[in-house]
Amino acid sequence: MKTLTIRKPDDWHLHLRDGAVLEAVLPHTAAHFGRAIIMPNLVPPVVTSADAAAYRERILAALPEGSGFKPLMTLYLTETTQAADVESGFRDGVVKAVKLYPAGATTNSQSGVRNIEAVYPVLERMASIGMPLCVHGEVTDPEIDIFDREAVFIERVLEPLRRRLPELRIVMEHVTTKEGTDFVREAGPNVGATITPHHLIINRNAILAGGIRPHYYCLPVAKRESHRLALLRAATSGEGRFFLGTDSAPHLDPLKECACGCAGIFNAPNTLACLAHVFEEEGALDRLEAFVSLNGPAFYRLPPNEERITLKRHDKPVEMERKIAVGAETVTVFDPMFPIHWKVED
Ligand SMILES: NC(=O)N[C@@H](CC(=O)O)C(=O)O
Ligand SMILES: [Zn+2]
Ligand SMILES: [Zn+2]
Repeated sequence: MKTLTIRKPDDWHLHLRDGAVLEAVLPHTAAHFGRAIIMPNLVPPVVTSADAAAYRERILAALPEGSGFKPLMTLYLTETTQAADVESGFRDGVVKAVKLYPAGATTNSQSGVRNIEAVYPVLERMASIGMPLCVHGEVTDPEIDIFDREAVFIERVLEPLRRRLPELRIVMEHVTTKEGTDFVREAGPNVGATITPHHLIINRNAILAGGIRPHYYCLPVAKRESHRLALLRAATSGEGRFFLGTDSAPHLDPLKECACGCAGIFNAPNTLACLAHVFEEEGALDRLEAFVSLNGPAFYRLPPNEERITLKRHDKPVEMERKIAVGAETVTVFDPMFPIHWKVED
């Protein structure tokens, strides 16, 4: 039986939500990950350092007993965000990054940014204190085809932002295109990207295979196969500026399985098992640790976790929970469409 022992991974892009959903999903992340960057797109959003500190307390209170999991908080950037509040949250160590949502680009992004000029004072402050900006990189222009929104965002927003503020540290979240991985490589040491497990596994066909498959719908939407292959090359290359951000994004099943289903894929329970499978198929198991446990902390200027986890490859496929319960409701777990043989040992 094959085993792989690596430093404990971190998740650099995670949605935990709040209340009953938080309680139901958090144990799945806390079981495998040391830390996670917690996305701030609650309703209402986490906009001030005080909001972030309060949300952090709710997360800590929902942790299983004895868990050492550490939530790393982010602030939701709005056109009225105050640079002084951002800086004080960062200096207190509570807030690790600020998240830029173009208004209307994704789930709960209505309070996001319409005019990037309005947030330059905050971005300049962040650049001067070395605080990372996490970016949902899609334009919202309805004229732009949904499959082109990331590539056009790079041209219209990211390239100009890079040129104007080269010292700003930027994470291109859930990169989904070859244009995205090319941009990150060319942009130099201040730009990194998270990659999700699902974008390494599915292409856009999965969403429409024999019918509409809402559990494969997320934003940015999965692209064609050539883009998936570009992501796979980036993730398995060992290159330091690509790291795991699961974008695990739970929505209750009735909110996905309906006429206008929410965007988001819930993958926290099987992320590491899926990634071990993918890296093994690529002959890159020796680079899994860089992707899930080393590159992210290096970019965020944090030490890697000291703890280790062991993944075991079982000869027979491992049974996985297909849905988790949230009260009387359920949330469906990402189905990679291949049998899973890997399992994180307890
Ligand atoms: N990825 C998604 O499809 N959804 C995320 C928002 C986001 O990360 O864009 C969510 O909060 O549900
Ligand atoms: Zn996003
Ligand atoms: Zn997300």
